[in-house]
Amino acid sequence: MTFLLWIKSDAGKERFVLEATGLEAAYGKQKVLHGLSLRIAAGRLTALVGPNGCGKSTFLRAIMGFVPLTAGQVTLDGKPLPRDRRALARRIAYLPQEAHCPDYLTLGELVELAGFARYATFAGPTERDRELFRSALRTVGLIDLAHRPVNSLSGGQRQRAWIAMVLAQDAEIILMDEPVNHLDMKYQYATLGLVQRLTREHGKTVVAVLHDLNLTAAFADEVAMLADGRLVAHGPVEHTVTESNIARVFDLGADVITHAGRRICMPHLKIPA
Ligand SMILES: Nc1ncnc2c1ncn2[C@@H]1O[C@H](COP(=O)(O)OP(=O)(O)OP(=O)(O)O)[C@@H](O)[C@H]1O
Repeated sequence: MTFLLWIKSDAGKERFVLEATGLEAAYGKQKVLHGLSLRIAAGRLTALVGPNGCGKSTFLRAIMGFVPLTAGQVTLDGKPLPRDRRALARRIAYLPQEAHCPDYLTLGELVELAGFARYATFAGPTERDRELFRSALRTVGLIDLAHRPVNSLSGGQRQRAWIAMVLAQDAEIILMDEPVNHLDMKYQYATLGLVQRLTREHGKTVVAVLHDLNLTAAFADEVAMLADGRLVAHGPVEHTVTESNIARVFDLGADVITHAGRRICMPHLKIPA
């Protein structure tokens, strides 16, 4: 009996794969993160939302070690993050808000770069890697454009190319900074649907910066709301995407209704005097 109870309680226990504790970071004299603490649940899609300039990108960059911390720490499975970039890339894939690549690089070559952390020294991609690249391109609907230079693609196609690169990296944790920027409505839903499947069917952990609260409510398991470099609310959609939080975080009046089981936010339209 005790044994069965033990199994049950352990199975219900949440695993926090990434933990940020008391993060402080600054650009020169401008302090941007003010003691931000956030635990990221494994196998979930956590949406990071908040007003422009509140520190969402800085938080992701701080996790990747691109922004030095003046206080606090980030742990991965309870241990400090690997210092070695290849070791880090095997665990965490990161898609920045604005990604750039050299003019000559084709889409196929871009996606191949994603495997670098897995290749043995002086070795190229294996057949499994190549299948992963093709599958990533098929997933984002760009397999027929693999020969095209990335910089010849439209804004939305390019965004999907970067998403394919992140998928091809095959890391267990994926950090995405505004992944559905530039995408038309179909690909916004398709991309976040895909991200949701990655978490539910493949156990990936995803943290995505999103601006659209309706997309957030449709796809996120957890929502972390930031304001002024601090965590203001964190939890499932029904506890976070609320009229009072929208007012508090975005300084915006809105009605939040439930339609066909989904939360929908309708900001109040103010007619300028
Ligand atoms: N490289 C940088 N050098 C100096 N200041 C920066 C730099 N990057 C960001 N900042 C500043 O830090 C603050 C937080 O920026 P950050 O990009 O983290 O915000 P964000 O929440 O991601 O915003 P957005 O929603 O507009 O993308 C902003 O005031 C921004 O101007």
